[in-house]
Amino acid sequence: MGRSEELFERAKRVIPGGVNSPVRAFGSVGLTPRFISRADRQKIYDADGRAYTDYVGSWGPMILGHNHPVVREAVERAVKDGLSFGAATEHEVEMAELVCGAVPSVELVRMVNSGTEAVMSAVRAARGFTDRDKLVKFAGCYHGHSDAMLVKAGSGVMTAGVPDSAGVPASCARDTLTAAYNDLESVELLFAENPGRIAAVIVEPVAANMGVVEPAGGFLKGLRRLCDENGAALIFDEVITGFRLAFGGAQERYGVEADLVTYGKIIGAGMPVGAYGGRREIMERVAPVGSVYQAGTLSGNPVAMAAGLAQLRYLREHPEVYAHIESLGRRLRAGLREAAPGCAVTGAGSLCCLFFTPGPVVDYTTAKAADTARFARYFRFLLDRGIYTAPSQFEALFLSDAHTEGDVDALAACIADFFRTE
Ligand SMILES: Cc1ncc(COP(=O)(O)O)c(CN[C@@H](CN)CCC(=O)O)c1O
Repeated sequence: MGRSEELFERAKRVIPGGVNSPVRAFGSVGLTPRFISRADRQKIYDADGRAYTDYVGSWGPMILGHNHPVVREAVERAVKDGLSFGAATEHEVEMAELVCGAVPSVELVRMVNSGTEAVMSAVRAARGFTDRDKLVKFAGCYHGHSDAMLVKAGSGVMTAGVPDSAGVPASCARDTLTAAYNDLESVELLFAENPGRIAAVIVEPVAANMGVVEPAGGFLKGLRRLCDENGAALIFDEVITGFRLAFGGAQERYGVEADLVTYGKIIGAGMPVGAYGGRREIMERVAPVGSVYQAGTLSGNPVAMAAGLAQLRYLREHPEVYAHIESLGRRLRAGLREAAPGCAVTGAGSLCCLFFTPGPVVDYTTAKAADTARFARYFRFLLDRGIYTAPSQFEALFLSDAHTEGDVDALAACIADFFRTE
């Protein structure tokens, strides 16, 4: 028995499912999860010392690759001054100035500790500002695990095949209305059926939790129009796309401004950081200025801020990173289209997905048509050959600045080998 098997047996005795986040359990691919002991650049190393080229990147934060010296040295310097004070620090001011400087629509921003917390807080701010309760989300989009979001959610919820979660009161789920991604009519209908009652529409501007589904032309602009016409806030959940699709995220890439935006992952560079921000008139409703309460012991933690600031400053000063990961994404998608007959290849920038369905994949329904058993065989084939991709059809492949054209070509070649064996 290898170390991962040993550790997994021990873990299952003291942690639900042996993991601290369900997708890590490798449940849908029927394997023992690899326990990772260290990582560097585009490589991760499991507890048995095996090396893998990593296309998960901690689910998005590692846009510069693992263990980047700029980030590591910033953390090493910060910890020497203390881990947490429960008081305001200069790091938080610098982080807020950087985020507001990067995204014109963000006039005020608040740090929290996860994407879930960012979304939960942004939704509360929208409800407080509009004095409305209803919320529109899209089937297959995942916005963290707060009660209101666990309705037809993507990511691990979709992987488990249970579109909703137990433990969410019907009274709460009732206020969460679901529309179909890329289907503006489904949103128009909800507004027509709930006049004056919808506080916000929340969307992943590129959906990356049902696999990767790009917004159809006009979809995001259409949501902007519908929210303006109905007095609802448009929330972009950019926990994945923020600072990845461009330094200004999806708002810069697609030229659509949201009223509120949520961040996570990249802004923490691997440390627990989330953030929400947006229009001043909305964000000024947040305590202590306004009556929308939100707080956090470790919000704006100085060590986490140092990590995030180092990564974001590097991205701001090295735009060539975006050119590199954009080019790798195009190269990978072209390689996958050649390597994987009968599959749909999707993606945007450094996000890619290989759907085991001929496609096109445009929403939850078409994503769900994928052959997850064949996906599991594909995952195992790659893992056995030192390539670590997301252990679920309903996640994304993440590229980083540490990946090379050789890595991407090797991935496509390995996938071509898989299809030759099928
Ligand atoms: C668009 C979007 N919004 C919010 C979240 C929640 O963020 P966290 O609470 O996990 O930091 C996420 C979290 N993403 C998943 C991966 N698809 C996290 C991985 C996991 O759950 O273990 C997200 O993708």
